[in-house]
Amino acid sequence: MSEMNTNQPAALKNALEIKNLNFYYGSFQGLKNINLDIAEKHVTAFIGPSGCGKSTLLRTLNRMYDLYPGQRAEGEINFYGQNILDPKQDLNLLRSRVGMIFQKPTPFPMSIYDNIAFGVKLYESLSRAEMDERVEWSLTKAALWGEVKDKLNQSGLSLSGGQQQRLCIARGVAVKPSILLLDEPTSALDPISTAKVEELVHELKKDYTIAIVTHNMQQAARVSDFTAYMYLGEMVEFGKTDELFIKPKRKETEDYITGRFG
Ligand SMILES: Nc1ncnc2c1ncn2[C@@H]1O[C@H](COP(=O)(O)OP(=O)(O)OP(=O)(O)O)[C@@H](O)[C@H]1O
Repeated sequence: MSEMNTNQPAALKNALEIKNLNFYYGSFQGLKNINLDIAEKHVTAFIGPSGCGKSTLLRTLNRMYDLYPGQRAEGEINFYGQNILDPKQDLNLLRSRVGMIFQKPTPFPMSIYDNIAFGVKLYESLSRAEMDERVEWSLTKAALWGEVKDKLNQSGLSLSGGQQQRLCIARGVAVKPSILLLDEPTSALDPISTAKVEELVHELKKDYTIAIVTHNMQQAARVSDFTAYMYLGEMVEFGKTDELFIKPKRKETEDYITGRFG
């Protein structure tokens, strides 16, 4: 199952190159020999049935798993040539470069303004005017500025679910990372908010490299340039989204995307 179908034009630059990646939850192996390149300023989607390892793979990309004892990764994840699995990797620096947005919107219990400013202050010391500018910039990037500009002092928790998720995206963007990891970012949202977040992903890829986990195959087809189909911890097929959906190379992929899986 480890055959690779990258088909990437030579001109693409890779932000991440994953080589022989294995991941363990204690004695359970969650990822099996994953090899995958993630192209800069493109969207790469991870799809596959529940439990196949999509979130596990995403969480290795900023070493989120490091917070949990017993979880470990082996292999290489080269981020512009530097292996982030190196024990000497500075994790704060890594997480400022590789931001993550979760399935459930998780604003901090503080004002909309401070939701953004909090993360920025961890990495930069800005004047009040510069911070104001950064808050407006990131909320504009997240297509939320118009809706919140007159209530920046209100709690982030007072926003609707879809607005909260865009606030979380603004928070992620505000520290100017190079990569954004989105773990099923729309699964808790209504169709209108989902469409907004999808549009946003499309906009954000002009400046950011994006990896997105989604259960929704139409969403993967709509928003991504490359798609990886995973099953039981393995990378079954990886390729350009159009090709993978129109003409998958492997029968397992075809069965999954045509709904014949299981
Ligand atoms: N903390 C954990 N401890 C032990 N096993 C885990 C843990 N988290 C996930 N797993 C196992 O690792 C495998 C991959 O899980 P993962 O959450 O990455 O799958 P997924 O493809 O994202 O699934 P879903 O679509 O349901 O979110 C599963 O078999 C899961 O049971």
